[in-house]
Formats: sequence, C-alpha cells, structure tokens
Amino acid sequence: MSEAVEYDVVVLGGGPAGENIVDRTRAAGLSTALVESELVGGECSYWACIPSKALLRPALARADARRVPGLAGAVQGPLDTAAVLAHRNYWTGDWKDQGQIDWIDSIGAHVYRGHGRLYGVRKVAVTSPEGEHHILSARHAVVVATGTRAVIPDLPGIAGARPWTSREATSAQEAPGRLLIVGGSVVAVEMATAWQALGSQVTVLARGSGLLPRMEPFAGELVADALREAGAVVRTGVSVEAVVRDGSTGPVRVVLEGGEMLEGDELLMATGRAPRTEDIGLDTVGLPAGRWIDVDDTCRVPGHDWLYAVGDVNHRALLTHQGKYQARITGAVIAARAAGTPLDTAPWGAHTPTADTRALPQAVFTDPEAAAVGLTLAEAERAGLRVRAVDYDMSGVSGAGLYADGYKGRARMVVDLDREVLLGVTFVGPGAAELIHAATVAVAGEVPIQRLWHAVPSFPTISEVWLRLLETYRG
Ligand SMILES: Cc1cc2nc3c(=O)[nH]c(=O)nc-3n(C[C@H](O)[C@H](O)[C@H](O)COP(=O)(O)OP(=O)(O)OC[C@H]3O[C@@H](n4cnc5c(N)ncnc54)[C@H](O)[C@@H]3O)c2cc1C
Ligand SMILES: NC(=O)c1ccc[n+]([C@@H]2O[C@H](COP(=O)([O-])OP(=O)(O)OC[C@H]3O[C@@H](n4cnc5c(N)ncnc54)[C@H](O)[C@@H]3O)[C@@H](O)[C@H]2O)c1
Repeated sequence: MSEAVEYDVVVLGGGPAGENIVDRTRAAGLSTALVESELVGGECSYWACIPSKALLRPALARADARRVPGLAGAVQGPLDTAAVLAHRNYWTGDWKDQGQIDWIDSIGAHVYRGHGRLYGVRKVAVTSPEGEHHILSARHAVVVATGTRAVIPDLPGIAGARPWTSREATSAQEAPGRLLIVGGSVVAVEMATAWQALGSQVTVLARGSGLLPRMEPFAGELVADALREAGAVVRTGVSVEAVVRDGSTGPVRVVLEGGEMLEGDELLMATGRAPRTEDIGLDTVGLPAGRWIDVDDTCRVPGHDWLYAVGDVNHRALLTHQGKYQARITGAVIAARAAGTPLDTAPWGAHTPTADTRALPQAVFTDPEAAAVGLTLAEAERAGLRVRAVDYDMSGVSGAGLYADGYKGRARMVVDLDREVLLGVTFVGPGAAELIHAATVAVAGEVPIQRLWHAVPSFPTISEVWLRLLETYRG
C-alpha cells in the first residue's frame, strides 16, 4: 500500500452528483480527487436518463407528428429501430467516458479509476482494475456519491431467468420480440413506451392498482390508456410469483399469483433501486453497510464532520437534477466550512437543498408525458394542510388543440388555502415535460396566486392552461 496522497476533498463515485461536487469544490480552489469504478458520468449517462431519453425521443416525436393533420399520413410507418439504437449508442459515447475524463482534467481534478472504500476517518482506499492500491486522504471532506443499482426481487427461478434490469433495457442492441415488464413505476412505463414503439410486444405487470404510483392518479391512468392504444398490454393488481427460463435461448415465463403463466422473450424487472453501499467501507467509520446514508440538511452525515453523501445514495430524491442540485449546494457548504465562513441553512438558504422536500420536479417521458412538482393532493392532505385541488382538462386550451389534434391531457394545481400559494402542480399531456419548469418556479418561489394572475401565458401556447387553472380557482 502506497503512502497517502492528500487532497482537500475526495469524492467517491463519479455519477452526476459526484461530478458536480468536483466542479464546485474545484471552482472554490479546493484540490479534489474523484474515484470511479466504472464510467465517469455514472448510471445516468450510460444506463439511465441519457440512453432512455434517446430511445424515447423518436417514439414521442412520432406520436406527436401522428396527431398533426397534414403530417400524420407521412409518419404511419415503423421507426427505424437500427437508427434509433445507433443514435442511442452515440449519446452514451458507445459506453466510453473519455469526454468526461477530459473535462475533469480541464478543471484540474484527479481521477482514480477503481473501487473505492472508506478507510477510517478522512481516508479512502482505492483498488485499481490492475490491482494497484492507493490511499487518499482528505483535509476537509469525503463525499460519498455511489448511487444505486437495480433491485431484483428474490423470486423462485429468477437467477436462471437472466432478467433484464434498467441496464439491459437501456443498452440492448436489438428489440426483443416480446418484452414482459414487472413494475408499474417510472422505469417500467418509460421502457414500455420505448420498446413498444421500437417493435416489441410489451406486457406491463404492475402489482399496484395503477401506474406511476407517486404521481396524481390521473397520470398513471392516461399513460396506461395510451400504452394500450399503442398496442401494449397493461395489467394492474397482478403479482409475479415465479419465473422460468428453459436453456440459454428459450423464452422466459412468469407465473402470476393464481397460476396464470405468461411468456416473453425478455423479462425486465423494473422493481426499484438499492443503494451501492454494501462494499464502500462504511463499517470502518461505524456506519451500517448496505443502507441508504442518512444526512442532515447540509448533506453531511450526522456525527462525522468530514463525511457527506449526495445524490441517490442519500435517498432524498432519486433524480439526476436533484443530485446535481444537492452537489452544488454541498460543494458550497464544504467550501464555506473550509474557509471558516458562516453557513446559511435557513429554508431556501444557500447551504441547504430545500427544494428536495418543497419543490421536487420530475418529468416522465411517456406518451403522454407526465410531469409534476411538489406535493400531490394526497400528500398535502396527509401533511394536514388545508388545500384545494384545481383541475383542468387540457384539451380545452387552444394551444393544446393546435399542438395536437384530439389533444388529451389534464392539469392539477394544489393550492395551500391558508397562504394562497401553490404546493404542487401536475401536467399530463403531450409537451408536458417542457411545461413543468414554470410550475417549479411558482412552487419554489411560493409565488402568491394574486401575483400569478399577472404572469400572462402567451397565446396560443399550451401554457395557457395556467390561465384556465387560475380562472377555475377564482371561479
Ligand atoms: C432507466 C432509468 C432512467 C432514468 N431517467 C432519469 C431521468 O430522465 N431524469 C432523472 O432526473 N433521473 C433519471 N433516472 C435517475 C438517475 O439515473 C439517478 O438519479 C442518477 O443517476 C443518480 O446520480 P448519482 O450520481 O447519485 O449516482 P449514479 O449515477 O448511480 O453514479 C454513481 C457512480 O458511483 C460509482 N461507484 C459506485 N460505487 C463505487 C465505488 N465503491 N468506488 C468507485 N465508484 C463507485 C458508480 O460506478 C457510478 O458511476 C433514471 C434512472 C433509471 C434507472
Ligand atoms: N424520467 C425520470 O425522471 C426517471 C425515469 C426513470 C427512473 N427514474 C428514477 O429512478 C428511480 C427508479 O425507478 P423504478 O421505476 O425502477 O423504481 P420505483 O422505486 O419508482 O418503482 C419500483 C416499482 O416496482 C414495484 N415493485 C417492487 N417490487 C416488486 C415486485 N416484487 N413485484 C412487482 N412490483 C414490484 C413497486 O411497487 C414500485 O412501484 C425512481 O426513483 C425514478 O424516479 C426517473
């Protein structure tokens, strides 16, 4: 084992959260090392956000075009699956990270390739793929940003069935003939939308009563309707009990509760995420392995004044944009503590990621898109707030009708009746993903409804739904 190399900050895991910590600590003049065991850019760049959206964009563009009179006739044919997959490969850099490494070099940080583990207080041990060992020591902070991996439930027969996880679903080089998808949340519905459009016969098996369980119920309903219209089978309230695959090339079968059997060529388990914390040396600093890492409101681990956790691994919000936001804020926290300057940790202050709990946005790239920020009606009611849900059928908006013939969509805003501000907003419909940021500004800014009345949406955009929602609220 070599002598320890000292840095101001050592970052464990080079996904979007880890990279953004490096960016911020380098901008503050702190020497920084980044340890990455696979590819700098993380899950998001190679097996999640980027490849999934590259697969989905042609599907959604075609669906949009098919709703435009005069254009619809020209886009009735199948997608060019090979071209879509090649474009997806391009967006992942063919699963190479040289571009990210060049960027890290350009900002003067150091990358250590290999598996990193905490090695007692303020130290990280790295084992390179070639078996070399390095000890890195941190003057100010170690930041854990090791993200998550897919969870595969321990069903009878599952190991021999070689199921897909999100990694195979985003990196497959051909469309399976029949794709069974277990799960009804975000990965399930996005991958169902993509692969059904790319030529697979998709069956979604969700055990809950609807799809997209963390959004307003109408989101899952509209997405399920559209998946069915696209030819997919969507079944809710079903539970998979066992899985069987014969040989190395045979079909895969799932056995549902009650004994019904379904057959596919591939099986995607879209059943959630677990933290990558089993083997990162947490035990060397008295923390439990294999769990989400608890943090305070500066993303610091309680009881360890040098240890932080950002991104998926702290379980505050499993989204790239939110991990990057935490990283920007935690980078500023580390820089301020290193310089001995005071922190502003009041809600919405510079040194606390308040939006994680108060204005968390998410866009789901299905057809129709579903996008939401803040609280759903049910969440606000559970929190004991005095609220009113204001709903609007988006087909009544001129801009929506012009955007797509027969536009189907729905909007809801959840109003805090005591403060007359918005707690949450949901849009479901074509183009909804690009609408949600205005709602994020309104929720994060706690813009009074009275002032929103003066935020005039341009005519004839889909954003005129804002005017309709406000008119409905004011009666
Ligand atoms: C299919 C799919 C689609 C998604 N789409 C979106 C989307 O559209 N928008 C969105 O906001 N979010 C999306 N997400 C979620 C998003 O991918 C995650 O929130 C994001 O990747 C988390 O970033 P992170 O930096 O915390 O972790 P990760 O991206 O998981 O990166 C962690 C990094 O740490 C490295 N690492 C782990 N352990 C070690 C170790 N011991 N030593 C060294 N390195 C280590 C890993 O190799 C990895 O590179 C999607 C997720 C999935 C599965
Ligand atoms: N566009 C986006 O923002 C985007 C896209 C994809 C993923 N993500 C994020 O990635 C994370 C992971 O998404 P996900 O969909 O994999 O996980 P999830 O945690 O959102 O959903 C997992 C689903 O699997 C179901 N499930 C779990 N075990 C099961 C079992 N044994 N049988 C049947 N169903 C089972 C759960 O009920 C749940 O609905 C999420 O936090 C999501 O927000 C975001």
